[in-house]
Amino acid sequence: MGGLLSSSVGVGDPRLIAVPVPSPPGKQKPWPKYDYIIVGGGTAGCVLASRLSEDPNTTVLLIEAGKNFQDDVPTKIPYLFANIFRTVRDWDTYTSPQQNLDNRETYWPRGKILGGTSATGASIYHRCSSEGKDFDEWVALGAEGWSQADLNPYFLKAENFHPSPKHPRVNPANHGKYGPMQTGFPSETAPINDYVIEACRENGLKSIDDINVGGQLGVAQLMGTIDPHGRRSSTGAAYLTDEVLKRPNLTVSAEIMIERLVFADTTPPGQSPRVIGVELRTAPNAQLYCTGVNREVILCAGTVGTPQLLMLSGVGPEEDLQKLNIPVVKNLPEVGRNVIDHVSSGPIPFRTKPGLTYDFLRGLISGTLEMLRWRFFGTGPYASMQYSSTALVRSTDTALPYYLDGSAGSPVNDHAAGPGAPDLELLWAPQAVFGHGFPKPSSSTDGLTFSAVALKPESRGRITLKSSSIWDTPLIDPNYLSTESDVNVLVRGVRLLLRIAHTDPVASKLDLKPSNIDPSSPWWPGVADPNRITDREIKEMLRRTAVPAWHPVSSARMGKSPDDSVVEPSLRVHGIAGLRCVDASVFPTQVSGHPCAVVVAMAEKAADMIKASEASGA
Ligand SMILES: Cc1cc2nc3c(=O)[nH]c(=O)nc-3n(C[C@H](O)[C@H](O)[C@H](O)COP(=O)(O)OP(=O)(O)OC[C@H]3O[C@@H](n4cnc5c(N)ncnc54)[C@H](O)[C@@H]3O)c2cc1C
Repeated sequence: MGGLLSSSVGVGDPRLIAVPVPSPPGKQKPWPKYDYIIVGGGTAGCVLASRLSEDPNTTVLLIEAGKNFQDDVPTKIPYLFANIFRTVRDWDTYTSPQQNLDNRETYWPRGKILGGTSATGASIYHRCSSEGKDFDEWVALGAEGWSQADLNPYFLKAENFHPSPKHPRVNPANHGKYGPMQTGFPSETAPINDYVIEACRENGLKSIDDINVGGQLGVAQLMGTIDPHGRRSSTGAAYLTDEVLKRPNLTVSAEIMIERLVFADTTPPGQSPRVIGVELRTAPNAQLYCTGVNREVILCAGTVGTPQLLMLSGVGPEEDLQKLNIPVVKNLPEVGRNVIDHVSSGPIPFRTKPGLTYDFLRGLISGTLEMLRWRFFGTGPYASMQYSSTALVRSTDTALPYYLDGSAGSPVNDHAAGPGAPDLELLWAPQAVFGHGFPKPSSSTDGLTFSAVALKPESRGRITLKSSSIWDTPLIDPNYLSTESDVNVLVRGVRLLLRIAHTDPVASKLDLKPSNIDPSSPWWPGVADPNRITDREIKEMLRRTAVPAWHPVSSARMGKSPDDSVVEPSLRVHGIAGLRCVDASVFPTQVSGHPCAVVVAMAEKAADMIKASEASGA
């Protein structure tokens, strides 16, 4: 590792932000001190670094384990997010064997780069709340102050929306204009997309003009976090601009791993243990360094990294920590528990007639020409999102064609956040996708790939330490499809997507060979007859094909009591002084959509809360 990016220091070396420990006898220097240390320069961390350093009298240190974002072309191309999988910009982690998915260890991507997963994700901009219901659920779970009305100003503050002449019915007044995150519609979508939207309507879905405002049930084109030049607007790019990085009170360090929090040696009676700094290193066996904090350490290391760091620092379930000989600072049983992830059916591809999809990008010449178009004009397929539209539905909607004729279908429990809120999403990409993007289809294959995603699953998982080292990935067990209802929600989703694909105008654009081909073929069940394939066949397929839908949350969830949560509504860790968590790990429960914009709004609000408590001396 190594490499330091610093506006205030300017050169790369952890010695410039920290001191080695232990130091040679008699040479122990005092630790440098920052008012705030932000751990994890990801989606939330970059927002906080930028906002907290707006006050020139406040010193801020942001430390990221991954690389710098500047000049990194692959993370600027919205369409190619899957090309980032398993590269140096990704933690390249896997779940533990999932017993309901044929014991598969499923790939679990997460960004390891300044900007975090906002720099590596699919760039869908979604505020999630269906008429506020997602956040009503948060408040009901004890997250006082986190209602839709509380968050709305921060969605707007974060956003710089660029209206599109192709979407005249989207009212710019519902969007932010002066924020750092660039949002808008892609300049083009693949021709097949309009046919799918029309087929959705034929199946009873209504058209939605703006998925981020009001009711959401229906089919809509998605907005992206994409700037007017067709580049991905990650929080790294949006919030850590050159101007922000020039602030003398902001220090940003990349490629440095925080290993542990450091607590004060003694805790006065009646007070909570206080965080006084962090330990850091650039490689597993490299020199250990420490740096100190005046006010707060803010953990923004994500749904895996935040509970991992808490537990390694002695904050977590006592019995788990003791097994690894980690001294217990605070017994907080909920750390790492309650992980909720969206789960996907996995890609369901359909062979498509030529000229309607973006498969041609795999051709050397056509791909290169489109890359030049993106590079010089910021337009074309590469400036688009892979999932440019969505269908958000309720699995309990009796008007939608979920069942075999004459059947009541397999039962589901209704966990949607409210009557107008979805619990199921259909997404489609204008290209052939097999597995989790692997293996790659041949260059002559044209495809349209659907997936169904369960948005409000019952399954709850866990993050547990494997060892007492930050360099060992913890055990990630999302416990996918652990209830029959979760499986049945996806069964309904798969049958609905089959029906849509088999409906004109899209059906005539596909190569729907007669059914009953081998279920081990990647084209099955796309070619299966939606009026004949049984629920049982779909369930068997899901065990083989279901994959994470990349939205894990709630491993350090917010609530009122340490009995059922990890952080207070102020985002302070229960019973610890000088420590907050701000990232997807603190969501009280799952949202019914794509969470990145919610993480950004949450970080914006957290910055204001931290500034306010600083001003009041609280
Ligand atoms: C493939 C994929 C596609 C997605 N697409 C979308 C989408 O289109 N729209 C959407 O809304 N959501 C999407 N998401 C989800 C969304 O991106 C995440 O929910 C969100 O970005 C999480 O933000 P965060 O701040 O919690 O974590 P992150 O952004 O992951 O940030 C955590 C940061 O902490 C760093 N870190 C961790 N441990 C340490 C340590 N010990 N020391 C120093 N640094 C550390 C990490 O490197 C990382 O940069 C996608 C997710 C994935 C994986």
